[in-house]
Amino acid sequence: MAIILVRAASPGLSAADSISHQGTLQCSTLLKTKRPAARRWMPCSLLGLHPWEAGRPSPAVYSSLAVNPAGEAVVSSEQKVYDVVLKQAALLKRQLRTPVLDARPQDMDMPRNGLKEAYDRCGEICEEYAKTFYLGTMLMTEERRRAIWAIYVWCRRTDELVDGPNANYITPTALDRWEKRLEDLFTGRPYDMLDAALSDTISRFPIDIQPFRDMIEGMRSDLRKTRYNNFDELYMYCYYVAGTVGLMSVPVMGIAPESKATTESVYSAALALGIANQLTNILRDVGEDARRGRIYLPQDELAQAGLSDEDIFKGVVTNRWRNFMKRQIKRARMFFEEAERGVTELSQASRWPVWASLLLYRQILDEIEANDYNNFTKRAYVGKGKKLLALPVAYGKSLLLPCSLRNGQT
Ligand SMILES: CC(C)=CCC/C(C)=C/CC/C(C)=C/CC/C(C)=C/[C@@H]1[C@@H](COP(=O)(O)OP(=O)(O)O)[C@]1(C)CC/C=C(\C)CC/C=C(\C)CCC=C(C)C
Ligand SMILES: [Mn+2]
Repeated sequence: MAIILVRAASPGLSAADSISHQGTLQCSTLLKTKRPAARRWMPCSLLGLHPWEAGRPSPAVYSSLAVNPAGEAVVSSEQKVYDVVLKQAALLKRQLRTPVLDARPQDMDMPRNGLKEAYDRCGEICEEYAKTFYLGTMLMTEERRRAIWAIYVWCRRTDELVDGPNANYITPTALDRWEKRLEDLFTGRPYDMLDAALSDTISRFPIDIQPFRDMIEGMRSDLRKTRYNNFDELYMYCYYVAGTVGLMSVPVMGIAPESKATTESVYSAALALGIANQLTNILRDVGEDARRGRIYLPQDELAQAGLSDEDIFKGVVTNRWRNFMKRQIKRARMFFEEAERGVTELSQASRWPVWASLLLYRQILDEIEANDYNNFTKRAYVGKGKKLLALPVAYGKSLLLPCSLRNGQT
């Protein structure tokens, strides 16, 4: 039975969100989930390439090496990220996590309601900061809901370090300290009750530390990088800050026992959902990000469209801008399509919330179109009515047989 020590106050959200009292939490032992050996699965989208832009190949077929203008072999971001996906899938299949860092014996108990209070606080933060995700989690089982809340809060605090009120004071050293805290909570030594909820979550689900480390790397990137030369660079950033969320979430969402999908393919779909969400987020926030001096859109694609940073700072919707945005939206939708094939492979109890989250976030793209691509001064959002309408649609989709069964693929 692992016990964890709760220590000092913590950065991130408001001071009220961190507690300074000492305390420990009782953690249950790691739950083991059994599933049949993964069988061969070719996702529908992998049966035929759907090229976009410069003909993006699907992971299973792209060459692992590309060549840069200087003729040097370079490994694409997609290949680097796919290697992470393969590792995460292998860990989940073996139900192992990377060796736990030097776990130390803990010597205190925290009242059981301390853990409940910790998770409840996570739920309040999730509800306050992300109503769409919170709505999705309300469709989950209690244990999964709490686990996603704990993951959400850690992700939000991590994002707030570079996007929040104290962002101007954050330094790479502070991010290093945040990573050290992450290692501590992964070894059952959280600093506050919000970390303690995640500590408890990783003791219940086979979640690996790597995606969390990579999200912190994404925040380091935000500290030093305000332009992206091409989609390869942007893809890596989207992996860091959002694809990682997908990888964190799969062990909690669970894969349906009847699924014939390979674990790798489900992780690829989770990654795709994160990438799709982040691309959508970037397209939604063009004006807002530009006012903070950040342009995430690939510089080479802007130039090919006859556009420049100045056009973005000017914020005038021209036909060049409309055509550029149409291609960007098309690419984001292709990542949503890739994600859709994986949602059907999740455990039944997780499909509805993930479908709901996917449909709602994707609708932001529709709203950008409805705004005539004015994402400079208009923030696209999905109204309450459309949000509620998406729920029964998501529920209907959650009843579909897993794609791997429908295609009779083995
Ligand atoms: C029900 C459900 C999908 C829950 C996931 C909730 C969760 C853990 C979200 C974490 C989000 C977060 C705060 C990440 C930190 C970095 C960041 C801000 C990422 C951007 C999110 C949107 O934030 P927001 O809209 O608040 O943007 P602003 O900060 O206001 O600009 C991102 C766009 C990334 C979000 C990524 C996901 C939600 C990926 C979820 C993927 C899965 C759950 C995998 C599902 C499995 C399969 C097989 C498809
Ligand atoms: Mn944003």
